Amino acid sequence: MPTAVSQPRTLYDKIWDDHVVHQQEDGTALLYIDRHLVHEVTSPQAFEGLRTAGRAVRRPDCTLATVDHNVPTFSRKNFKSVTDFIKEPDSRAQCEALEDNVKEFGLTYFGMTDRRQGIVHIIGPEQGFTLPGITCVCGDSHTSTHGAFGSLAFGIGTSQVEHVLATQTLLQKKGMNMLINIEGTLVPGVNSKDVILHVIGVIGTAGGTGSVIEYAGSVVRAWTMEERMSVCNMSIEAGARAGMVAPDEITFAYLKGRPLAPKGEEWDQAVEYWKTLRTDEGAKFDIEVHIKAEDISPSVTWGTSPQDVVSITGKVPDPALESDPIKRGAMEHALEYMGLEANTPMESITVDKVFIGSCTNGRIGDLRSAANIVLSFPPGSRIPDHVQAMIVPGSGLVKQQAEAEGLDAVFKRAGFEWREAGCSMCLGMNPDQLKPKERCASTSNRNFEGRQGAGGRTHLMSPAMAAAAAMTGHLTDVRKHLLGEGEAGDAAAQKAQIKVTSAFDYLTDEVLPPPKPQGYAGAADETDLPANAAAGSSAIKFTVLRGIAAPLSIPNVDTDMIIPKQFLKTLKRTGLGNALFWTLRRVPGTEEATDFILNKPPYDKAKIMVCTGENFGCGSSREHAAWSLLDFGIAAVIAPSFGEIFKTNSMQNGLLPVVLPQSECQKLYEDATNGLDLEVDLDKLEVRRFNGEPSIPFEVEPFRRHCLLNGLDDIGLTMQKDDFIVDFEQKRSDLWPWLDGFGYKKGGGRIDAKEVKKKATKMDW
Ligand SMILES: CC(C)[C@H](C(=O)O)[C@@H](O)C(=O)O
Ligand code: SF4
Repeated sequence: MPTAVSQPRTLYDKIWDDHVVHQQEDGTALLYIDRHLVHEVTSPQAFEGLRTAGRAVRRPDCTLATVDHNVPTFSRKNFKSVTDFIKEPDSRAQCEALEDNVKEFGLTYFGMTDRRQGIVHIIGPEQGFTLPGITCVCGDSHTSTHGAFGSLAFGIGTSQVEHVLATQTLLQKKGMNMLINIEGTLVPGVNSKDVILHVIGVIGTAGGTGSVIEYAGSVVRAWTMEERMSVCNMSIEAGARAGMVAPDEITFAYLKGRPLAPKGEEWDQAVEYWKTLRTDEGAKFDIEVHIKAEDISPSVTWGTSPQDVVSITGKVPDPALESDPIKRGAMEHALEYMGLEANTPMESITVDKVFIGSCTNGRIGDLRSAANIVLSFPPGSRIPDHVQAMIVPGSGLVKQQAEAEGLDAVFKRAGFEWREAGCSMCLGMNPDQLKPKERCASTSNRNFEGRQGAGGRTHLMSPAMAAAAAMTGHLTDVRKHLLGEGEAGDAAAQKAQIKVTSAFDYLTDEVLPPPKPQGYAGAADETDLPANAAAGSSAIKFTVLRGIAAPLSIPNVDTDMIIPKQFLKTLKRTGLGNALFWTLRRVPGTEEATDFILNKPPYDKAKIMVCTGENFGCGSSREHAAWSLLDFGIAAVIAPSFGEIFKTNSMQNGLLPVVLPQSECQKLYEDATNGLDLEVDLDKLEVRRFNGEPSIPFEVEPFRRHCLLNGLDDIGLTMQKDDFIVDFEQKRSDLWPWLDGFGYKKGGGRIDAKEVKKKATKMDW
């Protein structure tokens, strides 16, 4: 709601203020959530929680579900049903479970025969489900993508998914305001992916920790919505909670006419409001970063963290020049994993595979820019025989649009594979995976070890750079392959008889066939969850924990490392202890135990983990990381800093993240290495040592500490605030009527929010 605050505010401040349902004295706020996207990986346990507690989905009109991570991307010509089509049993079970859940809870769902199916972060904006000024969440870290519209959009874990489904709210502490201002003119051949890689290279993967980033400056203002989305998407790789861009005429033009965007008078009313969503003159940011556009060249990663960025004209960095021993160790390890020698020119690195797609770069503009590079090669040019390259449109509608423009023909003629929509090789939860040691030029967002397949080696880059790598067989400076003056853009399109159609051609109701029946085949047996896992995991206590601590000195321990993708296909919260740090604990192929610390006594019985490296738990929102630590027996992790979503997920499950300065972590690391117990006391807020040294104090947010000490369940607490939520919903309907599911019903009728709450019925789009 508009408040009486008169001080200048940032865009983040404004959206935050407009969504506070209730605020506690310690600053913890109950935030209303306008839009909730759901996919098959992070939702089964949440739906099961609702089922067990007998709860409905509060706002089906604000919830949209699709399948993306597990779906195979080969032709669906012979698709009959998910059960028949998805061969891998666990992937199939997750997709079936979602189909089961959307029916049971009455949610709108884009299944595999629906052209609107695709990666959650592509379909939300495409449909106009994502709008300026909203709060938007999804059980997925790249929800930050939607911030490109001037919304507060962030990833959450499964417990929070359940919380939003049940209450349409979340308990949140406000973050810091961070400005990334990019001024100047980008060099031809440099696009928004290069910019965000460059930014992460500058500020690091923990640079945005605790902050919401606003991207501003002349470069950002000139970008299309798609370019803005690619940048906001990777805010999570910079450690930030969210990224955003103030909405402007480019935003409004993108949204106008989208199926779920407001219409008629409400469109005008919405635009009036949206125009107020900009940072006021004189508003203060906690952190400011200023980047000169001219400093950015086509960028590419060399290592296994998104911050391992170098210009394509550069060389693989030399660990010997790094003075910090933890960083040097990480660099040496990364080079060994990547099979690279220090000082190798980046352009001499050959590739085996090329992947163009993902929620970062699977949109129509990305495919056009890749096609333009293919067209810059002499007619008849093809990718070298040793390279396999695939184009995976981010949604069925992107695919349809690209085909209408003839882009598929450009790619296929040059030897690329043309696939169906899905997450594909971005994380290989489906058949698209790298083999060990295969090297991939990828337009995705994460280059973590094993991310695209066990032992696979990923180099992140823009779609144009990836297309150039495909055509040449090695990493190459895209500037060598740009079309000449007057040949770029439309001229290139003509050259290949590409018909660049309006982005809206493929969104009107007329071209959308009614969704076919989903061929639903019933729920899998595996949906049965143990009763203790289903009620939501937050009603778990933490008081004092004493035990063996496992020492670790790896920076940026990402959640892919804590638990790799193949273990995310579970429908349960339990039984994941064996999967913990799988890649480090098992020899690839034989699966024999390695000498990793958790395999060695006494650490195989560790109850605590001490990590001296920063940013523990960064990356994906998978709550499975917390579940696997707990299942192994570890209920407290001590580190200098944590990935934000991991931290929240941990607290929700009774796993305590303890933040201590690196010097203190180092002392505890030595205790752990000497086999000494540690004792973590949440009540007294101290870590006790058993070598005669004084205990070390730490801090935890008072509200979270209170919940953990008393075993309080977030959903239960929020349900007690129902009156506040009802009041908020009434005000919301009055002020922003288009958020109540306008356009969801055929004929434009509005769905009555109160009715929706009482009865879970499928919304008619
Ligand atoms: C599966 C999901 C939890 C995960 C995420 O949160 O990012 C995935 O999308 C990823 O990219 O690793
Ligand atoms: S990052 Fe990759 S796996 Fe995650 S949502 Fe995006 S495309 Fe899917």
